Amino acid sequence: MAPKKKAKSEQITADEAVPKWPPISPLIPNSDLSMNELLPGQILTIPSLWTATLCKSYVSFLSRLPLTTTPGKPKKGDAVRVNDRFQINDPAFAERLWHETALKSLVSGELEGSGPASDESRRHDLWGGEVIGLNPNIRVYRYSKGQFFDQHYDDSKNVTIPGSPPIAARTTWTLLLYLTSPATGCMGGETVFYPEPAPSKKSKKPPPEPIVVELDVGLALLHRHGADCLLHEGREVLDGQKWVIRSDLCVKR
Ligand SMILES: O=C(O)CCC(=O)C(=O)O
Ligand SMILES: [Fe+2]
Repeated sequence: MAPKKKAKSEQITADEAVPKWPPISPLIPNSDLSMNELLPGQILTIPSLWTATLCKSYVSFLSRLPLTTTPGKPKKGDAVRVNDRFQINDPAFAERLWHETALKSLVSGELEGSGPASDESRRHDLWGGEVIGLNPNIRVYRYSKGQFFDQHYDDSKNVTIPGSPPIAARTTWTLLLYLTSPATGCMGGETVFYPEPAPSKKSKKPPPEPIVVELDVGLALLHRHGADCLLHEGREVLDGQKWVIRSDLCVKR
């Protein structure tokens, strides 16, 4: 279980110099996509949310952004994260990522492939409230050989989705969109989750096996965060480059 922390608030307005993101195309038709449950209520995947062509054009675009290398020494309580990163508050891009891909339809249970979100009675519990979109705080990570993200928990944050009126929201799930994989020469870099052992002290069962999510071009990974976040890490990249776009699912607060 993640350590208890007070929800932190994030900046709400769009940053001035937002990137001129390329079009989010080509995409596979929404009806051909599905959301799979890797660990019930905790880890979900959507293979091919983005096509390989789209991922490739984004990697070349993102390579021209001013990424900064994280300092070796993290702030107190933060995980060691060794990668290059670009972060921007861009509500318009978050909105496009939500509406122009199958994300909104899958999360809202509108598609045949919506998996665990198909069940209306389950949806509220699954997402931790009424989902309204993605966190405008967009993060881009590039991990080169030797870089990694050490074991940590992701916090839930309070955010405000701009609009009229603005909507007070809270993040409940992390979204990671992988743009590279072994198919593009990136080895290692898997995201690994460590499920907790059963609470009973008498249990003689061995601890649950870690869940390893292999990189896959265009795959979106969603995992529950905040108080019920699983301990997880981004394994060291052994060769090539790992590129990830990160945001979060937001519910009404
Ligand atoms: O890059 C990864 O595989 C993990 C990233 C992550 O854990 C995070 O952004 O909080
Ligand atoms: Fe994380």
